Amino acid sequence: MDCQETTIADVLLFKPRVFGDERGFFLETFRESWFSERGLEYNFVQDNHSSSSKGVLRGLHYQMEQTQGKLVRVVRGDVFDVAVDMRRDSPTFGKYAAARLSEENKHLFWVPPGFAHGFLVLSDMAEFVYKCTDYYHPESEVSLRWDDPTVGIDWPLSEAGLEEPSLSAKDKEGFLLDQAPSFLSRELSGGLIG
Ligand SMILES: Cc1cn([C@H]2C[C@H](O)[C@@H](COP(=O)(O)OP(=O)(O)O[C@H]3O[C@H](C)C(=O)[C@H](O)[C@H]3O)O2)c(=O)[nH]c1=O
Repeated sequence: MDCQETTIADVLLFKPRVFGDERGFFLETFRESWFSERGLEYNFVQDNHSSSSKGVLRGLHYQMEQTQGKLVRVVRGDVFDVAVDMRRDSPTFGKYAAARLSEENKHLFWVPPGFAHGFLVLSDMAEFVYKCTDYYHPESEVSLRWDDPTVGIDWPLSEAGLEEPSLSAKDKEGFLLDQAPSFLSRELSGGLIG
């Protein structure tokens, strides 16, 4: 497995070795040692699986309590995946790292706790599976707006022939980084935003 750093420290891209033969393919999709050999100790407690059609954008979500680290990958289709640094004390606060994840490249994107996460579906449909380091906590989940000008994510909408993404009602109501001082006033354990 090859591990690549990204534009943001702590956000990693794992490129597992894929073994192809006449039957098909095999790859390892998780090893605890991918983390422990980098001094990262996480306990993955929940796996998720979602399916979305072309143009759907899920996110950008994060939980202000029980902040989740997510190891994400695509098993069908093709998505543009984004992690936004929401850690107030981070030099890359408000910055984002992105990765193209697909059934083709089989890459995994590590989104640490303290990051907002979301993805845009570029294929006709995409199935998205991921491991989380804490449980779902809807009471503290918030949405950062996908088009927040302060973050300035360059979503490949035109590549998918899209003007706008398709958003859930919750995501349409997302907050903007510079209009949410109340959100950003509470420190979470570990200096995370909240
Ligand atoms: C996330 C989640 C959702 N749900 C239920 C709650 C709703 O009734 C339904 C759909 O939830 P939601 O619209 O929040 O699903 P997504 O928009 O895919 O949310 C996810 O989107 C981005 C990409 C993320 O990184 C998060 O994992 C998560 O926020 O599933 C659960 O029961 N457990 C869960 O862990």
